[in-house]
Amino acid sequence: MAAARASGLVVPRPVTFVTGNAKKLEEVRAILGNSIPFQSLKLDLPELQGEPEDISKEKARLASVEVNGPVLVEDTCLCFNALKGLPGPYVKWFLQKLGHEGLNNMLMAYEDKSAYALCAFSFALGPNAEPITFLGRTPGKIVPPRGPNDFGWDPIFQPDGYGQTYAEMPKEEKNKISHRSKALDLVKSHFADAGYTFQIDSV
Ligand SMILES: O=c1nc[nH]c2c1ncn2[C@H]1C[C@H](O)[C@@H](COP(=O)(O)OP(=O)(O)OP(=O)(O)O)O1
Ligand SMILES: [Mg+2]
Repeated sequence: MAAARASGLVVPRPVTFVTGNAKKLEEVRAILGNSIPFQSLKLDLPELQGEPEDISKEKARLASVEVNGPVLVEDTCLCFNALKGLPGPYVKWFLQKLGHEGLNNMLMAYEDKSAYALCAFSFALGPNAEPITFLGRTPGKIVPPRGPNDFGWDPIFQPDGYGQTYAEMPKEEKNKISHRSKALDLVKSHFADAGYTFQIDSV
């Protein structure tokens, strides 16, 4: 009996992961391994204001025009429950201006320190294709900074069920439970179901 097989779509270009953030790229490489071959492009894309999913989709549209081929992008949010999800997609600017201490202080007036990290990956097959979005979410709480300060708000985010902050955890541990790895699991499933074949650029 024939097994159900996805009709494989052959795409004449490789997938490009577009980000201006070297640390994100490092994690995406570690999480994907050889499961989805991709190349990367360092580009700081302009970002819309609004819901994480819409920001991510718009990044994919802009990236696919730049690359003129299939692209993967992501937008990451850090959402405080006491602040109804803020700073959310704007955490980059809050972190830049206020630092870890300022982010802690924003919750000083609230007993509820719970938060979640959210990753919205978007994949577009090309400039004329509608992007598809994959969300990954890890719940936790905001704590005074602990651990190495080499990636964003990692030192102040302690995932639920763990005694360590993201920054204190070994990388492999973070990559097993992170918002990013959960979203990438969905990306991988989608690629497997669609049966894409991406051809590398010929010179
Ligand atoms: O796992 C993470 N652990 C700690 N911090 C993180 C993580 N992932 C993103 N971040 C930081 C980077 C930036 O300050 C903000 C997200 O903003 P976001 O626009 O998605 O990132 P970005 O502008 O650095 O790179 P991109 O060019 O892909 O938009 O949170
Ligand atoms: Mg950004």
